[in-house]
Amino acid sequence: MTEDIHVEALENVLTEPAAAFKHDYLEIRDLKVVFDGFVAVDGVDLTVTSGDLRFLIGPNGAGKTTLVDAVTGLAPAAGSVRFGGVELLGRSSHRIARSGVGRTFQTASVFEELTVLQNLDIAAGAGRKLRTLLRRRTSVPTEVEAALETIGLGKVAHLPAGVLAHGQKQWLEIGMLLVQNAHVLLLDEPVAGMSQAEREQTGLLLQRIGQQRTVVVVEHDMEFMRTYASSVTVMHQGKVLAEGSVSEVTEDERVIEVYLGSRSHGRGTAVIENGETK
Ligand SMILES: Nc1ncnc2c1ncn2[C@@H]1O[C@H](COP(=O)(O)OP(=O)(O)OP(=O)(O)O)[C@@H](O)[C@H]1O
Repeated sequence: MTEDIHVEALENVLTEPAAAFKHDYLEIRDLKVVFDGFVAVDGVDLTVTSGDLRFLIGPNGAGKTTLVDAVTGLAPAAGSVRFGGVELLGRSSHRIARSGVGRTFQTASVFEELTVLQNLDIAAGAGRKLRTLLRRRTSVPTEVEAALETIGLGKVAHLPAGVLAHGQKQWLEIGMLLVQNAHVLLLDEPVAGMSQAEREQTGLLLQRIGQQRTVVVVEHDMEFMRTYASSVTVMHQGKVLAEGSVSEVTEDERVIEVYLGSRSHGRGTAVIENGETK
């Protein structure tokens, strides 16, 4: 009987590639970032598995972006950041990106004069010559085609990225991470400045991507967080203040006191009525 169960589990892993990624998780231990004596990230432990759409929230200056910078090699840090068992701290940002860890910034950083397709092609084509990348293609590589479909920009593939709507630029950036084969995506305020319709599309996109990849979303939009997060980590003054499901953290008195009860979280107001956080 026991043997039968093991065989079945093994078959599931072999036939379902997504299952294999479950073992690739982001593991942050005792992360510390100090700027000229100021401790911006102070001994953070964080574990995020694939299939878990994790939101990282907290007041301004809590250390959220600095944590993402440290994980992606843009801020000097002490401690440990491992993905798939590989230590990332101490590696250059390029090597970290090649290890499958990608991020977006608060302001989209796509090549505005190049088409959507060219942007994706460049992201996918590390190692190819620039002239080859810019040449109009007769066929679209499979991974680029798949990313175009996932981010829903197939119809505008040949338009310059500069003419895209704000939301579409963010989706293009996410697509660029997908074609780079990023298995960990760290997204810094992806829905800032988006319309309600764009927010909804972004939420659904993140849920789709999050099924097979490890996604961490830094956000101030609490309405967006409530709708799409599968788990939440709250940072305050460089430390993890609370962690759990959306209801666990939104009902946590400490979180209400330092963040949700205040107005320091931008859009998606968290008004407290009858002791309930809305
Ligand atoms: N390069 C730097 N040099 C010095 N201090 C910095 C640097 N980068 C960030 N800080 C400080 O570290 C603290 C954490 O900043 P960080 O941007 O990580 O916060 P945050 O939680 O992302 O805030 P926000 O929600 O406003 O983006 C802040 O006090 C900030 O001023």
